[in-house]
Amino acid sequence: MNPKSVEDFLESSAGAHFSGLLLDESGLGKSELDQPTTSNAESFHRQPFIIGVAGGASSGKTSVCNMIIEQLHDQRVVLVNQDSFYYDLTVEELTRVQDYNFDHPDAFDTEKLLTCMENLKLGEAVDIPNYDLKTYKKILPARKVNPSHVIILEGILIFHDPRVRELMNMKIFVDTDADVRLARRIRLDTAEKGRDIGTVLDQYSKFVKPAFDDFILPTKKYADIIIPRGGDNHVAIDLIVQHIHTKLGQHDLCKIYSNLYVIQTTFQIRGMHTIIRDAETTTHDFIFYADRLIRLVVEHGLGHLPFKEKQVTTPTGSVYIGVDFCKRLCGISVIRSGESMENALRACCKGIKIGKILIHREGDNGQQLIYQNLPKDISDRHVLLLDPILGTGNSAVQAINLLLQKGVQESNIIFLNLISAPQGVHTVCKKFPRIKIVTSEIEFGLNEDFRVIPGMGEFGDRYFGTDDC
Ligand SMILES: O=P(O)(O)OC[C@H]1O[C@H](OP(=O)(O)OP(=O)(O)O)[C@H](O)[C@@H]1O
Ligand SMILES: O=c1cc[nH]c(=O)[nH]1
Repeated sequence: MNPKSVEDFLESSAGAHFSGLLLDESGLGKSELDQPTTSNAESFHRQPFIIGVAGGASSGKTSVCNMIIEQLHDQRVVLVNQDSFYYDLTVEELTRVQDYNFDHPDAFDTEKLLTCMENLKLGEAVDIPNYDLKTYKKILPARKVNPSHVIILEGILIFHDPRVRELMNMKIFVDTDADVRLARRIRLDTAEKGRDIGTVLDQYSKFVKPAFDDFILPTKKYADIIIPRGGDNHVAIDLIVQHIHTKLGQHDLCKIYSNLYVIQTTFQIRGMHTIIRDAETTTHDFIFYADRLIRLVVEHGLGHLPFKEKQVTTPTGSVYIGVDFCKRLCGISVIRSGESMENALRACCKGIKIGKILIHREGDNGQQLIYQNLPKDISDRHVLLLDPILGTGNSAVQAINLLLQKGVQESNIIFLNLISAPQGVHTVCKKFPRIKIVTSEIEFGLNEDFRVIPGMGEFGDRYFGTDDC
């Protein structure tokens, strides 16, 4: 444990702000004081990105949704259809089904839809009704939907209720020409559903068109993006997917602190994390995959160094306009876990000077500086501070304070982590708003022993093979 007591920790800004900031960001509106600090960390979950897709019947909403889902293949995406929330028809309504207006807002059980969506937002699995369009009734079993990174809510009137709109992070309106929509509907209802064209046209003029004009078209104004031509509009869909990727890549904390950089995840990166977090992983594999991840973090961190333009002539005699690396830099590792990052830094920056700091975590005030060996001219250098774990942030504060005392400019410090707890991020980013933190994953929080969770246990012991000692 780093701080002397829980009181010390709660006094630190990190502990006091963790719950408030994250929950408020999610729109749940809980105040900081509502939540106990450490248990909050455990209950934190990533908020889903909710996309609403509205538009007239046969406008191509389904194609748009399918294309988005296909392109977001590295994310867990779930599609929720407004049609699933149709009310069951009564016996009386069933006898005159041709007179029932399925395109009216009152045909949908919006309260039920809201409950399902709110639970999904809270990270809970939900049962989505399984509405049968042949019998006009819900049938069992319901569809079990697990919480996901992205939820797409699709339906003709999905923007009608302001409470549903309020849940959405992005609203898309698929705007397809009325003739095209009618032609598609005739084709679908006659060829696939076996209806005669007279019935289709009757229903169109009696319900579909008036509902479009009265209820659907007026919701177009709520859209953030209007897609002409639906699924045929590949350019619009590419742009939407790019935007969603950017948003998903940004952890909530990145929105709060512009000096926090979380490297863009991939299945490879998640796979490496899965191995190093597994308590069963051997020391050999732990080192191998931690090294791979550290290398990525180091490369990413180096990307934040300043550069100068440099032109070279290639073997073809052409000029290549490039950049020259920053020369005045050094690494400082926080003993001992930080030393695991030195090899990656040496492999990337030939001949780089590396200094060391040792901080004892159980001193007078939980943060005692024991040893330092820093380059003499450190104040002229950019410093890559190496420590794979950012927990409470107390060790980092101690290390950064020492660098500042030695004359290093705050904006010249890049702090490289493998994993970072939100508490540590708050502490460091608030106290040192000009340093940069580069990390590969943000954790849920800290447990009552101030260990990072889910974390990977004692990094130093696992990396240096001292976990059996
Ligand atoms: O943010 P904090 O709460 O201060 O915790 C982070 C510190 O804990 C780890 O070191 P540890 O004390 O486990 O020592 P080790 O590297 O020698 O194993 C880590 O390498 C950090 O230096
Ligand atoms: O979870 C933690 C916290 C500090 N240091 C570690 O190695 N792990």
